[in-house]
This record gives sequence, C-alpha cells and structure tokens, in this order.
Amino acid sequence: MKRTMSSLPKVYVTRQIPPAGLKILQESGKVQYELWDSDDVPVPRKELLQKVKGVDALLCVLTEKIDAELLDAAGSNLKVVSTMSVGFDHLSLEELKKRGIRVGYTPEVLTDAVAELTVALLLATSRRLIEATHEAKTGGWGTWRTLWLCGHELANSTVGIFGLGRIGVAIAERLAPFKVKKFIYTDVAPRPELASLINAEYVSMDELAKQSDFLAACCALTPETKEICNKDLFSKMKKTSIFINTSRGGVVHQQDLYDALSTGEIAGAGLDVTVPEPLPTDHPLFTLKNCVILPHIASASYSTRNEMSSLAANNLLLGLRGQPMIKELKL
Ligand SMILES: O=C(O)[C@H](O)CO
Repeated sequence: MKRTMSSLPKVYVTRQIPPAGLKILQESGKVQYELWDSDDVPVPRKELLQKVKGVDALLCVLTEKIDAELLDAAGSNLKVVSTMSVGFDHLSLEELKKRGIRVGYTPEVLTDAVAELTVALLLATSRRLIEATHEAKTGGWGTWRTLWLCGHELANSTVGIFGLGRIGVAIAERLAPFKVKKFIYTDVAPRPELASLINAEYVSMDELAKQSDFLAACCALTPETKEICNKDLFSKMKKTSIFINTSRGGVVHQQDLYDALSTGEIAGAGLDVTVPEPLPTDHPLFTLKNCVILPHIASASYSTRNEMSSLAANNLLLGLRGQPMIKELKL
C-alpha cells in the first residue's frame, strides 16, 4: 500500500545539519521531517519540547539534552534517537533504555579529523604558536632572541593518553613520526589490542601524570571521569608538561586547571572543549598565555561533518525500519 506523506513517520531534526544527511532523509521517501533551520543558534528548549510531540524519531546534535523531560514531551511514538556525535553524554541513556528507544551515534567517521586537530592543538600549545603570531603582529618581535618563545618538543618525549580508544590510537599514530620516545596510557583496564598498535605501555593514573611530557585526555565523559583531571593529577605532572583535552570539558576541573597553569605547576594546556560551551569571553582561562582554547572544532572538516550527518541519517532510517543501525549504542 502506498503511504501518503502524512502517514510517513515523523522526524524532528534539531539543527540544520550538513547537506549529505538531509539529502538521505529527503531521498529516502520514508519519512517526513521538520528541521530547526539554523546552524548558528540551537533550538530553544521550549520550542524543542513542542516540536518533539508525537515524533517517531529525533536527529539531534550534542547541544540538545535528551532527558526524561524531553522524552516525556515526545511521547510514546518516539522509537529512535540518532545523535550526530560520537559523544553521548547529552543523552540520558537510562531514560532511553527504560522507554525502549534505540540510539544511533557516529563513531569512527570522525576519528581522523579529531586526531588531526588534537595534533594541531598540541603543537600550537607546546610551540606557543598563538602567542607567537600575536607577538609578530603586535610589535613584540624585536631582535632574534635565544630563549624567546621557547616551547617543548615532541622528540624524545613521553606521550600519555588518558582513555585509549580509536581516537587515542589515531593521535599516537600521528605523533609517532615526531620521534616520540614512549607512549603510555591508562584506562579502566588494559587494552592490549589497541595498545599493541602503537606500542603503548599500560600504567596507573599516577604514573601517567608523573611520566607524561604531553598528556592527552581522550576519554568519554561519564560519572566516573567527571572532573577526573583535577589538582590531584596536575600536581603530579612535570612543570614542563602540556595537557591537551579534545574529549569533553567535563572531564577537567577547570578551576584546578587554571591554578595549575597560572602557578606554573604545568607548562601549558590546549583545550578544544570546556564547561560551559561557549566559554564566556571573560573566563579566567582566556587570560592565560599558556592556555590555547578552541571552540569545540575537533571534528570540523567538511568531509567528516558530512559523513557524520549521513551516518546519523542512515542510523535513524534503519532504526525506524526496525533494522540494525550502522552504529548503534548498546543500552
Ligand atoms: O562528540 C562528538 O562527536 C564531538 O565532540 C563533536 O564532533
């Protein structure tokens, strides 16, 4: 039986996502969708709570909190939530599970982009690139000086990865040609298959802090990792070490990081993620020369964002058809 447009499953898309994903939804002919038609402003919560009423599926991004309130507002038709992100800390998994709602997400397609940006951020921080361009532009560039704008180099260094997954491996693979001496990592348990790809040694959190010249947080934000990068960790790090975070701002205790950076307990930090986002422009972290802050752009390449958008759309369509998604969270 041919279905009329109005009998097709209803989808709400919470953002103007990259065109590849919208094309998939459109051309499927299997759904009718409504879209919050802006990429610059997230859909206001009140509007979102209205728009989700009665929908069969939701395609969201990481700025939308998918919690009990929202799921109640959506009602019992909602069968699928597909997020255009690898991170899922904005989703209340327990509430979704309770309601039997299936969840799609977008791992792997962004691994290369995130790893690439992490390396860029690490180098920008350790070799003080932002300070350097500022000095060059604003008259600070006097004569060539012997110790001016010196930083820390990767050659012969120990790189520590906190939370070894696909992204941590991809970062280490990119850093290895810089003549890193040793990779170490910590996680809830050793991950020998992944570690063997980059010849990384499993160490305790304490050892990770003590040995790392560069420490990259690559873990998911969970109740266990919330603010785990705090004064306890920073106080054990070397004064010369660089801390990098491209995972979630919530894994860092920001006041402790500010204290560690401003007192010289560690040499520098590069952050692609903060709490909140956007970080207010008058936040103390912005006053520090040794802190490089990016506006959550690790996966922001045209090709990756389109792949994420396509994967989110395909996950949603498969979920609605009752088929296995390409990337589905096991709840
Ligand atoms: O979770 C994610 O997907 C990233 O933080 C944004 O791409």
